[in-house]
Amino acid sequence: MKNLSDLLAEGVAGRRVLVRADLNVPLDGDKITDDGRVRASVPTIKALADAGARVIVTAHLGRPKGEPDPKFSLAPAAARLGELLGAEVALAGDLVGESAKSVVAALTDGGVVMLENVRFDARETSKVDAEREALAAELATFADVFVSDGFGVVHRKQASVYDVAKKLPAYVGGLVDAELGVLKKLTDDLERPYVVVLGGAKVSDKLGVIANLLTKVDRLLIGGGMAYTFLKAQGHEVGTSLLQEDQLDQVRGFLAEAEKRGVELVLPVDVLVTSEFGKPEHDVVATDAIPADKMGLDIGPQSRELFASKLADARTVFWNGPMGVFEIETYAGGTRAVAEALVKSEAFTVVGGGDSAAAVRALGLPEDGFSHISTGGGASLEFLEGKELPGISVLES
Ligand SMILES: Nc1ncnc2c1ncn2[C@@H]1O[C@H](COP(=O)(O)OP(=O)(O)OP(=O)(O)O)[C@@H](O)[C@H]1O
Ligand SMILES: O=C(O)[C@H](O)COP(=O)(O)O
Repeated sequence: MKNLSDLLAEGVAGRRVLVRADLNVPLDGDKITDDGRVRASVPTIKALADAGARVIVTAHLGRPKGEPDPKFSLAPAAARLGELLGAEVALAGDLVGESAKSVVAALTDGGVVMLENVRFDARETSKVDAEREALAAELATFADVFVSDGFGVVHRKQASVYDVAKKLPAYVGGLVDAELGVLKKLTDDLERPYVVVLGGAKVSDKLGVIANLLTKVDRLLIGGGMAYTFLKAQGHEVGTSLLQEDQLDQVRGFLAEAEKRGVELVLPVDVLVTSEFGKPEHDVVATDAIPADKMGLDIGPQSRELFASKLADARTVFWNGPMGVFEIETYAGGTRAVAEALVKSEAFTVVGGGDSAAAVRALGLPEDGFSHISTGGGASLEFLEGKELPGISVLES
């Protein structure tokens, strides 16, 4: 796999370099609430621009429905990237249309431009190879080489991550290289007890990794939106909480498998429930007493203590997914408890995921209190599973 240093050594002055970054940042309206992913993308882009490349950044934001939607514009990310680079980053009004063509044509050596949200084109995430390849071919016309630097998205077989790497000479970017280097420590002779903490909201995406994690971990702590499918599988009512009804059987299988393997699977014993998403008024209830008309938005005080105690003797910890809706102060306590337990811990601790990393910063915890804060949530989980990451294997082939 050729990397950024190889590309810089070959020389990039005057060459057009398409960089796939992960700029999927949390927003409040058009304000970025955590710019971690933008900051993480700067070193590679800056190194290329400083070496005289003409840099074209492509990225996604959120999950728009395959057509332009101003709510998901990359404008805030382009503006922030410009601030961090100290130079304007022009944002094309489209992805591969007339605006993109003229913005790219106007690029000068050392300049950086950005294409609009790549998921505004339905072909980006299409399951039909030919559709993705067609978009990749259009993106490839803009550049001479491709640099894959969006670590958070390398687990997606998408046009701007996977297919485009087959259309241009492709290199792994500095961020992806560094992330892979650190995460390897979690797959090669790690110290035990090894504890994984899972939470968050992308439940259907991430349930899949559990089968494999059960073969590797000593303890699995499950909170956040992920917990309710487990609680339901154990026979508890979960009210209107986030639930993956169609995966209940699979989850029952995980519970049985954990028992068989002697993996300690720890679920919340109490939760904060409310009647409407985000409403601060709440009750604390035991997980076997969730009212039918209430939803759980954070793990409760007893669960926080329980989770912290299960982290205390860990030697290696990987954490993805907040324990609750941490964006609302009332429901941030569970996430804070887990984060604080990790900061206190002597273990090798890795936090992964856009929102998980944002939570650590939003709660004011020191970033150096963790061994590594990864920009990828789903991506790092799939890496830990030992699964092939399409965005990486395509660079190796
Ligand atoms: N009980 C819950 N109900 C609903 N949403 C929840 C709950 N607990 C946490 N969340 C939400 O989960 C979201 C984060 O989940 P997500 O799985 O996207 O994590 P992540 O760290 O961003 O990982 P990735 O990088 O893979 O997206 C937060 O916005 C948080 O509010
Ligand atoms: O937030 C993430 O995990 C990445 O940006 C990937 O986003 P996705 O889960 O919508 O593909």
